[in-house]
Amino acid sequence: EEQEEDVLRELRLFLRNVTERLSLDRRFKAFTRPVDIEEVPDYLMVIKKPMDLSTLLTNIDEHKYVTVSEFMLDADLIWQNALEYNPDSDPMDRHIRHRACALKDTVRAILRDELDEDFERVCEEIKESR
Ligand SMILES: Cc1noc(C)c1-c1cc(NS(=O)(=O)c2ccccc2)cc(C(=O)O)c1
Repeated sequence: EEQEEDVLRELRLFLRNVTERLSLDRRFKAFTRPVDIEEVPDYLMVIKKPMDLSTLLTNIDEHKYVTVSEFMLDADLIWQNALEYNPDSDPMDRHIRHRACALKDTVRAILRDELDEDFERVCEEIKESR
């Protein structure tokens, strides 16, 4: 009903705000767009579920997420994919892994500081009721 739509609208505003802040952080530039298959031809042979910050925003706008947990599953794909595709000891791999770990820690810190657990519980109840 209307109250549920109010909650989900607030969820989308919160998730957009978090995602846009991440996209503005220069450390996360490589995570702002899908990995370019022209630049990285074997990427889709290794990574089965690509994800990036612009795709997160599109998913939010398409009402894909009813809870923060669902959003987190996709947000976590971004850094998990980067760790999986860039495992080597060479400086380039290490550099992207450092940024992937910074992305993981930054998302968790934002949600710990800014997400009200009662709000997420209401979202979970809406999800269960559908
Ligand atoms: C992400 C990612 N996962 O595996 C790899 C490898 C990367 C990755 C891919 C690219 N090149 S790209 O053309 O696909 C691109 C440029 C700008 C934004 C988004 C993608 C650059 C870098 C980088 O560190 O600069 C990293």
